[in-house]
Amino acid sequence: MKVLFIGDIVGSIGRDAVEKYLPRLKRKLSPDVVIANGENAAAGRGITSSIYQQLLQMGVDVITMGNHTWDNKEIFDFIDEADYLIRPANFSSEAPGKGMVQISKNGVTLSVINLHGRVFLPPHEDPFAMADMLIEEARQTSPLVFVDFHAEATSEKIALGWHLDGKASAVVGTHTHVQTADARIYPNGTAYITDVGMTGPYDEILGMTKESVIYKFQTNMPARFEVPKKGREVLSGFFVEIDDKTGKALHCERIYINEDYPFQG
Ligand SMILES: C=C(OP(=O)(O)O)C(=O)O
Ligand SMILES: [Mn+2]
Repeated sequence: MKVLFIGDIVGSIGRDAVEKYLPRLKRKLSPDVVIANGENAAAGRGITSSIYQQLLQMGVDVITMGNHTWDNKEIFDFIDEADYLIRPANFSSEAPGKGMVQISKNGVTLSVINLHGRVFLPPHEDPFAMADMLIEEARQTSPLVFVDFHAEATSEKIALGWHLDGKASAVVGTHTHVQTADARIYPNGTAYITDVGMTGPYDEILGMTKESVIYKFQTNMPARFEVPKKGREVLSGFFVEIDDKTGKALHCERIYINEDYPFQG
């Protein structure tokens, strides 16, 4: 099974980048499943029902979330009906929605799990224990398991990657919006990258207008962070090929498309 993961879609520029490049990436890589992190898809803060539907129509199969899950209150109206939207599984048991979904293509089933970090972030349930529990359940059906770990600290993400080596097919970090260069396959067959990076404005700061971010850093005065609607785009992704029988990763690679690194295909 081939899986394409698209990193944190930020605002309309991010959505437009998916619309522009996903068809070309599909032709080039022929992914069986496309997963995207959509926690910043609505102006940087959460996701709406129409954006969820738009991304599915563009060819995304599963949408994961993160710390902005509840920012756009519309999500409470549709999350329980959104079969292919998952939010971090280690949120409170009070949270609506689900943290894992299974998707089958050509007779092969992939479980997709979303988790949230705790270092420099709110004290959610233990993501390591939650991962173990969900993966044990998932592997009753199929050994193919893909984890999106939405977290800030490199150390926490690398630690979960090693913790899940041989248990998951792939563990990808999201949230920082900066792609790391450490795509690899661990000794027991788990593909890993510390952060897939962002899909959105290329010339801003983590997707937010750079003037307001720099003003905030310089003055520590209140500043409204906005996602611009115009500007050059970047698409960040991660592609992994998984053995249908063993669930082990066979190949993985980073994807990084913008004007400095134009799409090759
Ligand atoms: C980009 C970041 O956060 P978010 O998209 O969750 O606001 C971050 O804090 O690195
Ligand atoms: Mn985030």
